[in-house]
Amino acid sequence: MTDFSPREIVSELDRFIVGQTDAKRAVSIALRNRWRRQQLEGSLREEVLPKNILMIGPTGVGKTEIARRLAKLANAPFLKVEATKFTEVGYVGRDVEQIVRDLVEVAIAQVRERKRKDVQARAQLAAEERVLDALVGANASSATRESFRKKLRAGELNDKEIEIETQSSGGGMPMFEIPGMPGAQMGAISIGDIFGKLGGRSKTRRLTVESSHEILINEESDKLLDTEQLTLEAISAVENNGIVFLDEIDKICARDGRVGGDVSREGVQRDLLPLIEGTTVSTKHGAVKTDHILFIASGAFHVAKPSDLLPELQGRLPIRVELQALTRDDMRRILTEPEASLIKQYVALMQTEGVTLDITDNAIDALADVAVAVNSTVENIGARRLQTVMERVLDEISFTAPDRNGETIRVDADFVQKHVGDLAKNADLSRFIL
Ligand SMILES: Nc1ncnc2c1ncn2[C@@H]1O[C@H](COP(=O)(O)OP(=O)(O)OP(=O)(O)O)[C@@H](O)[C@H]1O
Repeated sequence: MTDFSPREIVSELDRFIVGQTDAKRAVSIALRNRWRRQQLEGSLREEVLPKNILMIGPTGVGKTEIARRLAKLANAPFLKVEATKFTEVGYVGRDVEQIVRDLVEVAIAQVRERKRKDVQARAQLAAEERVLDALVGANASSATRESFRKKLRAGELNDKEIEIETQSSGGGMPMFEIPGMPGAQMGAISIGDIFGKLGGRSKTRRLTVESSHEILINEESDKLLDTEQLTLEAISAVENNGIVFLDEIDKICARDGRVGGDVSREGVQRDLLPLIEGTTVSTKHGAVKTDHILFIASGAFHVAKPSDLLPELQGRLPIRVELQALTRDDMRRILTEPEASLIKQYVALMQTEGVTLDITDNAIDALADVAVAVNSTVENIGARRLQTVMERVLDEISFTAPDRNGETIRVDADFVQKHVGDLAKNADLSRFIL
């Protein structure tokens, strides 16, 4: 949970996402409201429900990115699901509860990662003992052991091979789901757990000292972690902090009921409703209340309109924000401004080969122009177009970079034109390539 003010949250999001101020504002208020709720005492705290958000806007303009960055900022368990997934053949009503189960798994991984850091020092020592056991045997004299310890710490034994016994993670029993009985896979997992506990899941591996390091530290930290406490914390994180991003919600608007083998779209909305209104879902880690999970639904709403959603669902998504289609200037900014912008990524990647990319301002103009042109002639896929265009422009450099160590390559408007200009003008060709 972060105690950033809405203004601070927006400016954090500004580091990664260009424009879309309304959406940033809406999510920042939603996040702050969670913090406010946590400050409340007693029964009032239970009464305050999140104001879920409906993001409306074309594809590739930053909807998912805003939600994802928000979750990262808040250290919140986050899950993105396509609503249309539940209309596919083979899905039945209760499957939507899988969303919550998956979110719990995300939270457990997150909490484990955080807690591993707390026990890292102790885990490090325990891991060292295991490496020493493998190197000199458990019965070696303490003098030998200490001399090896010294060498180990100095990194002199990094390349030496050792044999260690590791727990194979999760492998054991395959998970399966019984058609028509979504909850049934839980049984399979617990059988797997039981077999796991009976032993027989560890295996001996041959590794260098260096590569065994991370595996051993993770294993030793997991031994030090209190799994029960970890699960409780993860469930609490989901219940109070969880964020679910429901993409393509417009595609489950009721139009024609049952199509082929699809579960009716309205049916999916009805299934989703209890989750959003607040229900208790049983997971293999325990019951999870969904009342305070924040749902951010999103869709382009080209054909269906938000008013085509079930009235109850509309009521549960009270905050509406529209995201704008990206202009040429936005494209330009997306290429350069965000902290890990595409340009910065490519420059850094080429640097690893000893090649310096000098991308001029007019090259960036040209890239933005091409992206806008192809978006308008072929299909508007928003900022995602920049990736295909960039990849094409830098294709040759990417391929030959290892042979050009030490060179500085200048990429200007002419360079961009030469590599994609003709393609961009030819709609048929760009359909396949850009
Ligand atoms: N406004 C923006 N600023 C920076 N990057 C952006 C912006 N819009 C999109 N992008 C980049 O484009 C890619 C696609 O964006 P995103 O996943 O957010 O699309 P979306 O709007 O959720 O579309 P969809 O509904 O199809 O998933 C991401 O890699 C994202 O970083």
